[in-house]
Amino acid sequence: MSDILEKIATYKRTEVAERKPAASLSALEARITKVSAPRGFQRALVAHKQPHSLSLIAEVKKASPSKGLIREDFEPATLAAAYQAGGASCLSILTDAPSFMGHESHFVAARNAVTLPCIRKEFLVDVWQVAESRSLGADAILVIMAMIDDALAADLIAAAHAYGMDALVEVHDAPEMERALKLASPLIGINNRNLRTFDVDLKTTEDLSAMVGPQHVLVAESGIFTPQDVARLEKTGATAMLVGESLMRQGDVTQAAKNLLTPA
Ligand SMILES: O=P(O)(O)OC[C@@H](O)[C@@H](O)c1c[nH]c2ccccc12
Repeated sequence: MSDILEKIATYKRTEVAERKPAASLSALEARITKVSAPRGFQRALVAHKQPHSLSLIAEVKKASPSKGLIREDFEPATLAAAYQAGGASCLSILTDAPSFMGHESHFVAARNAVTLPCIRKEFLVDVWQVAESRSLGADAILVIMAMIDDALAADLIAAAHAYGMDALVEVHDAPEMERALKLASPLIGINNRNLRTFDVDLKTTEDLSAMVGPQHVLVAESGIFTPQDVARLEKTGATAMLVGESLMRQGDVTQAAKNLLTPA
């Protein structure tokens, strides 16, 4: 595991251990009955795919370990509504505080401001977090293969599916892709960011996409800035793209999303 993932996994386990006593599984399940049903994350991505473009998962992200503070004026509900107006098919909202300045309240505020399906962008190291995610209203969860073993990945996916959520299984190299393809989720994300060097290279999606058949739904993640980037990724057979920084750095994120979605 890379140093950064090691560090995140360690504090995440501590966080979960501290939170669990305050919210038992039955307490979470009681909350789950009060949130609206899962909105069909994968379904929206597939339904909105246009011939010369990719469906957009627009990310609500204030900061990151590699870039520091990305956006000063940060109101999750306002950004979420602006992304929806700009044509996003789904949203991704960071809830990790130590590395991304995220928060659970950002997720809840963003999802309540839109009708789009929303993925909770969080580092999952315990199945309990899947119930927690659904109790916040999550429509999908992220399963990061670089951080966990196959058994935990399978458990997270099974729990997500049991709650009617989708699981985006994230890989960034060929061994992780091989592991991911044995799991029960059809939704695979290829992260163009190298988690050791933080370098981004769209070639990662081009290379790894060749391992994926038509029974999977592919999402290209990270480092996507221009309609030319989108055109390049569309050729890999990807259905969707996950974009954060390039949108968050622009004042008008509605226009930014529209520009990115306009074929080159
Ligand atoms: O800001 P970018 O380069 O457009 O990337 C978005 C998204 O892919 C990135 O935030 C991300 C991909 N996988 C993650 C896992 C955890 C936290 C963040 C991420």
